[in-house]
Amino acid sequence: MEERVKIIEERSLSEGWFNLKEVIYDYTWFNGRVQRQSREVAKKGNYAGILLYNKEKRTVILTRQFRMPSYLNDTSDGFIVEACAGMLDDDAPEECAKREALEETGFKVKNIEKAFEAYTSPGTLSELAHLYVGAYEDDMKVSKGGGADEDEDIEVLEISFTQALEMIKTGEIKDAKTIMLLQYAQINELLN
Ligand SMILES: Nc1nc2c(ncn2[C@@H]2O[C@H](COP(=O)(O)OP(=O)(O)O[C@H]3O[C@H](CO)[C@@H](O)[C@H](O)[C@@H]3O)[C@@H](O)[C@H]2O)c(=O)[nH]1
Ligand SMILES: [Mg+2]
Repeated sequence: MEERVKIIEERSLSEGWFNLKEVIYDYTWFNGRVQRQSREVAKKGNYAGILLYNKEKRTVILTRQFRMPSYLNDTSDGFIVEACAGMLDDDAPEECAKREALEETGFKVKNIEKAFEAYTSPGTLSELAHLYVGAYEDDMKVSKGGGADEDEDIEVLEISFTQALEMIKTGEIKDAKTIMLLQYAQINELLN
């Protein structure tokens, strides 16, 4: 098949925590028309996230932390309840998911399962999420969690699965990956 996209130029608009780029490209429509387009792209690495669950207790482990981008949205106080997640850095996604579980929640999980991959904001972010689920037991808690470095101030929550699902309805959980993972657990009856 003929290439539908030809990059003409990439300009860096900002080189900060992530790179903001303007990409100029020729895009061929379905009908063959070629149009020059420009899009701004927030470009950064991918991340892995994991929902920890305990079938016997019917509980899940979530985190709560301050997120400035959400705070800047008028609908939020900035404290966001999320499944734990973090940037891949140089790790493979599965290793990253385990590392983040340990750093953020203190649980050292062994066997985890890939749930799915997702672009959570494909019109803006290049970032792809690798999302996992993993069973935890109380004796896998080896540290208090809370984050890896001194800038991370992460609260660890152990809540009932029923309550977590209810929190989606009430709007207390608004993070997309967390909603998807909780619903994945529900659809696949992981806690039944
Ligand atoms: N100094 C500085 N620190 C930042 C910045 N942006 C984020 N951080 C901090 O750097 C740490 C990164 O921790 P990770 O656990 O690796 O990533 P994350 O913040 O949880 O975010 C990951 O998951 C999100 C989805 O929930 C993703 O949206 C995000 O891009 C990332 O992959 C966090 O403490 C975060 O607050 C920044 O611009 N400057
Ligand atoms: Mg994180």
